Amino acid sequence: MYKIAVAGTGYVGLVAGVTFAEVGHQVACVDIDEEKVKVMKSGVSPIYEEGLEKLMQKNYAAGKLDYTTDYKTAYKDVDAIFIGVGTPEQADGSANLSYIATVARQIAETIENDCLVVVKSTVPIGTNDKVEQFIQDFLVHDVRVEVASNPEFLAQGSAVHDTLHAARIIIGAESKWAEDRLMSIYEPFKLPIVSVNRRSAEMIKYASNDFLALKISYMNDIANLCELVGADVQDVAKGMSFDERIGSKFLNAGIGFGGSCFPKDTKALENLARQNGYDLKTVKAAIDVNKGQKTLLYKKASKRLITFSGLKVAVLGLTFKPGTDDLREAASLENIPLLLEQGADIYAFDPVGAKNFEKVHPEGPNGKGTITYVSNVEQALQDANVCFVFTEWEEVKKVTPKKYKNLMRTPLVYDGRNIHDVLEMEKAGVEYHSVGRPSTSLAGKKESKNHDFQNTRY
Ligand SMILES: NC(=O)c1ccc[n+]([C@@H]2O[C@H](COP(=O)([O-])OP(=O)(O)OC[C@H]3O[C@@H](n4cnc5c(N)ncnc54)[C@H](O)[C@@H]3O)[C@@H](O)[C@H]2O)c1
Ligand SMILES: O=c1ccn([C@@H]2O[C@H](COP(=O)(O)OP(=O)(O)O[C@H]3O[C@H](CO)[C@@H](O)[C@H](O)[C@H]3O)[C@@H](O)[C@H]2O)c(=O)[nH]1
Repeated sequence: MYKIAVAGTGYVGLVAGVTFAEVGHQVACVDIDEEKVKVMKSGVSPIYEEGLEKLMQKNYAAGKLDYTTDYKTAYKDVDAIFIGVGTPEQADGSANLSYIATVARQIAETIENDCLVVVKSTVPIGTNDKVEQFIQDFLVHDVRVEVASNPEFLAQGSAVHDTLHAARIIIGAESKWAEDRLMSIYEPFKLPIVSVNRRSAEMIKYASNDFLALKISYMNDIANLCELVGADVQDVAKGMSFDERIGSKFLNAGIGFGGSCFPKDTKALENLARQNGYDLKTVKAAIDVNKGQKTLLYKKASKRLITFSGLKVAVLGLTFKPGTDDLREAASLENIPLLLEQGADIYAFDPVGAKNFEKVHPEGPNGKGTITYVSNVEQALQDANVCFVFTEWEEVKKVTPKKYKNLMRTPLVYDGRNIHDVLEMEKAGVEYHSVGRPSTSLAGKKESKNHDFQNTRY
């Protein structure tokens, strides 16, 4: 059992802290946000993540987990401090490392024991060399301190599961002491560990995220071409997925990738390459394709309709993906202001994201348009002139073609996540637009007996 402190209780820090406690360590989770700490102490998770609240309550009650703003007490005599604070995007695309620097300074001024500092946050290659030097420069007590890199790969919406069943733990250490300590902290997880040097560990995180982003942008590029030449990108993805070298995941075309990671991590690596005099063309292309993809359906709908002014627009899904209440870089954030600007009356449904959306968009810009948050898809669709699907929540996937047809004033649907069957929608009399899947007449598609095949997402 190790005594551990975790700096930052966002998606990464909180889930790390809670799962460390779950496997037997003694954990103090530190955050600067007093309100958050109060909420966590009361047994409530500040973020929506399946299974997290239960583990928080269990380990807090067992005395293995605590929350505090008092970093001095929390860091003073622990074996390891994990840093999980944000590294958000700056105007030029580079990562903002000021939160990391603040924690590093706090650690240097506080620790009274030999301590391993472990950076879980996503940081540009070489950052942890500087963090170690920075801590040593400001160190108050004569103790051994080293910095290791341990990037995090959890996805939001499945954060607890991803942590307890991670495909691999990446350890980037520069000494045997640091490597051994980190390995034995992770020993109870019984997961594959890949131990490399610190800079390689930092690069593994960016290279992995950017590869996945590239995969999505590639499929979106192919989808846009599919539409022009009468092919169906979902069938194309299905056909590709049988090749084990390609795999079946992250081939879903749609209105682009959002979230707190892919958009910023593609830009940060591209920026780092540029600073090193290298033109990272593939990642640049992924960023570029994604930019165009986000408002693709809005642009299509704008061409199809004279105006959105005075139209009832149903919006299904606000978050950047299902399973989370996070809105960072969500397609809704780009499209809804455009619709409001045009004077649309939006009825938005999202099972968990509406509250957060309301905080950032209390009303339409310049008093144009309106936005009403409703508690089910039926309320959003009732008498709507047009519907946009931005997030593939289960509740949205379950909407039948008949429901669109019967509830909407004019059954015109723009599906940014390709969740419905083209043929079924058209048969029900819905005018259905998705991404990379032309209408059945254009594709010349015959009714397929194998509907499971068509509905499977890859
Ligand atoms: N969100 C993800 O799914 C995910 C997955 C893998 C990696 N990452 C990376 O992990 C890092 C954190 O991401 P996140 O989404 O968890 O961030 P977040 O914004 O959700 O949480 C960061 C937390 O740190 C706190 N904080 C700021 N300064 C602090 C300080 N001095 N001491 C203690 N707490 C402080 C903030 O109050 C906040 O609660 C980023 O680098 C991100 O790229 C995120
Ligand atoms: O085939 C696909 C898969 C995903 N997406 C979109 O891509 C974005 C990101 O999705 P996902 O990767 O599932 O969510 P994140 O929680 O952002 O997780 C990513 O970013 C994290 C932060 O770095 C990493 O730890 C994870 O491994 C990595 O999957 C979302 O907008 C999805 O809609 C697609 O458009 N098509």
